[in-house]
Amino acid sequence: MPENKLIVGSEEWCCFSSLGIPAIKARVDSGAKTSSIHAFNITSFKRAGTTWVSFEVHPIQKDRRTVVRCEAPVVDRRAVKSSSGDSERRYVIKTLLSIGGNEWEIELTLANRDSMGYRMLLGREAMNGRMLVDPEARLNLGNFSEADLIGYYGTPESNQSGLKIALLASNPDLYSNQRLIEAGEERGHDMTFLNMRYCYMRIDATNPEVHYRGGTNISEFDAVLTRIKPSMTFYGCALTRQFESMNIATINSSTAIAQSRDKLYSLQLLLKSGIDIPTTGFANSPMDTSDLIDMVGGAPLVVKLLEGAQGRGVFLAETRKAGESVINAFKSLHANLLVQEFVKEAEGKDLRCFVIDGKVVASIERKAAPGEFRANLHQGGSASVVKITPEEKRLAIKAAKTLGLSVAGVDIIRSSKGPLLLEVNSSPGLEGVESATGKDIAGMIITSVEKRLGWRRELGPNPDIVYE
Ligand SMILES: Nc1ncnc2c1ncn2[C@@H]1O[C@H](COP(=O)(O)OP(=O)(O)OP(=O)(O)O)[C@@H](O)[C@H]1O
Ligand SMILES: [Mg+2]
Ligand SMILES: [Mg+2]
Repeated sequence: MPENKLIVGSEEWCCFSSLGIPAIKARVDSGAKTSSIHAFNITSFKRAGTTWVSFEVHPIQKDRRTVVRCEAPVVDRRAVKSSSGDSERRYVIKTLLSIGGNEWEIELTLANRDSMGYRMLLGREAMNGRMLVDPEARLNLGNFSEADLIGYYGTPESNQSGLKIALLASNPDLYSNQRLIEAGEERGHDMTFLNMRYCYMRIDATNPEVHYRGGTNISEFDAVLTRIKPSMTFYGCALTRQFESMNIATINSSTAIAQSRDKLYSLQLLLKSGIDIPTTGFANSPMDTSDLIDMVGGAPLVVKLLEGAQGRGVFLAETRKAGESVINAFKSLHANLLVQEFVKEAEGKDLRCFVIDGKVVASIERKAAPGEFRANLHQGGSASVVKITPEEKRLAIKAAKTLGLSVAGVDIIRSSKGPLLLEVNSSPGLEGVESATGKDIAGMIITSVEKRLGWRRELGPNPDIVYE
């Protein structure tokens, strides 16, 4: 038995003095190769020619108000398989670990989730040659009391309180909604999920209010994040407008959501600002079907219901005959539709560019399932990270700006004539883009709210701490 090795239990306290973290409890996990720490608000930057990363950590379990901002040089960006099987690119840093009176340098990946409720995992690479695990034991190397932790980090209550942010949506279990709540809480905000169906309002010039099921007045928010599903557009926009009339910041604005939800109107607005789209026709009378098809260059052509989403209202008519029947069938149901030139050369692929405050923060390429031309993830499409051209970037930014959306999912199709705009979504889903890119898009949306309200967190390690 090597006498110079530390015997550790299943969980131990670690100290990272160069990160400003005097105490963080790690799950000892020899099944994991590398060690990881749960980090958020991650941004990379250059310092003296090298790449650094700045990130935040909640050092204490189950406490999201205590935050430490850390900086470290980046040693790598590595693809990591997440539990869902998707691969994510994560930053890797090197930092000095102090544990049980010993110190050595270890690699830490910045993970975007905590693992089994622990803020960090100590993997076998960090333990090699230095530690032995006694799985029956825990806190073999000592423990910190609550008072010790308060001495290091202050009380959760003494830490600056956040904004009051509402998420106005329909389904609290959706990935995107869960992530927004999580990202807001991580940054210390008070997050409330509002089911828009349970909201009702008093339309009043001097004292407008919104009430919630049971009669509670819910007019006290700093900001409202809106995630409106297509079938709730009308009521969702009315509620958003009501919050706006109460001087509450909204993401996105009611006007922007309303106009982007109207496919035809938004295409007209986009064309007016010089954005190219596939040739598109729109008509109301069944008499004109044939000429309508000629207008977009004949078959094959795409037919879209104006009130569709996730690819459900989009059809490909391979022949003129098929096109005529689809169009006439929809017209007899009095559905509004548009017809569009089929961009065959895109080969079932399209780009989803995620725009926040006039910047493309992430882009993915979506590829349709075999035998399918719609690239929507809900239609079985798959997503991968893609590098977009400067022209595509400009197009995405301009489209979001034209429709007045501060958060937008801009869909672009690559045609032989160059990139063409397909549509702009005001409540773009986060799951596909976050899992393909590993980026904390929900966090970026919260940061955008903070910026809009001029809110800044006071951060930094406690200057009185002496690291031992
Ligand atoms: N003119 C076209 N030519 C070729 N493919 C197209 C065309 N229009 C749409 N598609 C494919 O069909 C998919 C769905 O179309 P579109 O984005 O217009 O509809 P949607 O139902 O609003 O989808 P979303 O869920 O993005 O709101 C696109 O992502 C693209 O892959
Ligand atoms: Mg859409
Ligand atoms: Mg789309």
